[in-house]
Amino acid sequence: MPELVFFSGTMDCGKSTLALQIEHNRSARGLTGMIFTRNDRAGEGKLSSRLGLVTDAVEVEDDTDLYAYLVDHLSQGGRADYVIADEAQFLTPEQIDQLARVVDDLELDVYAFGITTDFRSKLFPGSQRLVELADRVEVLQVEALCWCGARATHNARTIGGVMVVEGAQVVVGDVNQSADEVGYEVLCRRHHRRRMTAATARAAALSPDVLPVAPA
Ligand SMILES: Nc1ncnc2c1ncn2[C@@H]1O[C@H](COP(=O)(O)OP(=O)(O)O)[C@@H](O)[C@H]1O
Ligand SMILES: Cc1cn([C@H]2C[C@H](O)[C@@H](COP(=O)(O)O)O2)c(=O)[nH]c1=O
Repeated sequence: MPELVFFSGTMDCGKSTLALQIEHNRSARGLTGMIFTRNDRAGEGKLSSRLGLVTDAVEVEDDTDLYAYLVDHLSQGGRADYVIADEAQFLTPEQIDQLARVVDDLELDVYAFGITTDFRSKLFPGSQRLVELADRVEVLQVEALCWCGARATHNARTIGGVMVVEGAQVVVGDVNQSADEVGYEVLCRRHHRRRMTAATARAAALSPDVLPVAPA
């Protein structure tokens, strides 16, 4: 049975790499994938991984109907044996419904990859719909780590290494940005709640103890 699978995880945990591996393994066996993406850091119409691999993809816009796009493609003699959707958190809930219809009506496997929550630890609308509709939600096995060594479960947005909690939900960016740039850092829940990034933890460790000393 074809499936809608949501591969989720934090930023930088290998989602795009896995998408490219799935594409590679299937195309090596003569299958043809339809690859969708939105707002990849490598630019429009690209699916890229930090390992340096990149492939062409169809750039999805707000008004793209993914089901209609595939029906058009197939009816014009194009081929699609499976579908990959990277950066799926940026898809609209309607587009996730269209992907579910691709599975059910066109009988194609759909592999969607994305982060579940934003920098405020709120669900992206597209990811919420994927959790609601997917046949399976798979958490990636290669865990990204918080600076403290614990498994990273949350995405922080940073400016100059300091975590921010205000701003637009969508700001394309990367981890390990240099100071003053808007960037991202993956953290465990404890340090996300305390807004402690690697930079602020380092600064706190270097500063003198300012806590009042309780009388004996
Ligand atoms: N120089 C490197 N050597 C080995 N692995 C790397 C290197 N740079 C990145 N990676 C791996 O690539 C992962 C990020 O892959 P990517 O597919 O870009 O992540 P995602 O799509 O989840 O943001 C990192 O978690 C790490 O495992
Ligand atoms: C947390 C968060 C992330 N983003 C953006 C930043 C990146 O461009 C992508 C995630 O890409 P990755 O391949 O998973 O690293 O999402 C955002 O727009 N808003 C956020 O809150």
